[in-house]
Amino acid sequence: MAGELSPIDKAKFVAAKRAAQFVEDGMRVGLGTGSTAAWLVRCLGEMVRDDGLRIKGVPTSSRTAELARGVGIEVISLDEAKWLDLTIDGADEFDGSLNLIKGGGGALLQEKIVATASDQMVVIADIGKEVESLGAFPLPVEVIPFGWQTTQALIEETLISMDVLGRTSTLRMNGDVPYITDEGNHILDLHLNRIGNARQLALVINQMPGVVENGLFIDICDAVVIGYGDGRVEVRDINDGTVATERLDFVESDNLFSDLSD
Ligand SMILES: O=C[C@H](O)[C@H](O)[C@H](O)COP(=O)(O)O
Repeated sequence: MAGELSPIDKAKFVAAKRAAQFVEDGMRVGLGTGSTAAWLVRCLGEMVRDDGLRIKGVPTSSRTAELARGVGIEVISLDEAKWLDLTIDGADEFDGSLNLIKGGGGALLQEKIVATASDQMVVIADIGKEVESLGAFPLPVEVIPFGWQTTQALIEETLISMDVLGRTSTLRMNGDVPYITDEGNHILDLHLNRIGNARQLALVINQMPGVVENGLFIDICDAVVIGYGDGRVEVRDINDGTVATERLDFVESDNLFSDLSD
C-alpha cells in the first residue's frame, strides 16, 4: 500500500514517473539500473500496456533486462539499437554541474556505455543524492579479477600522490565472495570523502592497467529529475539552465505506487 512506502521511496517514484514523460512513441531508450530506475521501468511498462507506447529498451544490467521484459517492454541490445534517443538512470550522487557518481549497484560499466551512446541522459534521484562536492559516496571502480590486488595497490598509491583525501579502498563483496559484475569483473570502492577534481581523477584512474571503468560520469548527464517525499518534483536542465518545480498529484492513487514497494 502507498502508505507503507518510505518518503525516500515516494521521492524515487515521483522522479521516475515524471521522467517517464520524456519518453516518446518510437524512441530507443536506455534503461538504468537500481531502485530508482526500477520505478522508471515499471512506469514505462505501464505506459506500454495501458497507453500503447511503443519503445525499444536497452537495459544496463541483467537485472534491468529481466524487469523490463517482465513488464512488457521490448528489449534490444545496444548493438541492435546502435544509438539511443534517451537514457534515464539513477545515481548515487550528483553535483551542481550534474556530474555523477554511479555504480553503487555494480552496473556502472554498461550504464556509462549506454548513457554515452544517447542523445540525452536524464538522471532520476531523490533529493538526498544532491551534494556540493562528489565523493562522500565511495567511488566504484570496475577492475578485472586478474591481479586485482596489484591494481588496488596502484590505485591507492596514485591517490596518495594526487593528495586525494581518504585513500583507502575495499573490494566489494557479495556475502563471503567478491561481487561479480555482469561483465565478470570485480568492484573496488574508493573511500575518498571529497573529490576535488573529478574530471582529472576519472582520467587518471582509467589509465591504470586492470581498471575497466570508474563510476564518475563527467559531462554525460543533461538533466536531473529530483523527487521529494511529499510528491514534489524538480526538473533541472543543465543545457538551457532551466529549473521547474511541480507537484505530482497522482501519488496516492497511482496503481504502480500502491501495488509495488520494491
Ligand atoms: O550501479 C548502479 C547504478 O549506478 C544505480 O543507478 C545507482 O547506484 C543508484 O541506485 P539507486 O537508485 O538504487 O539509489
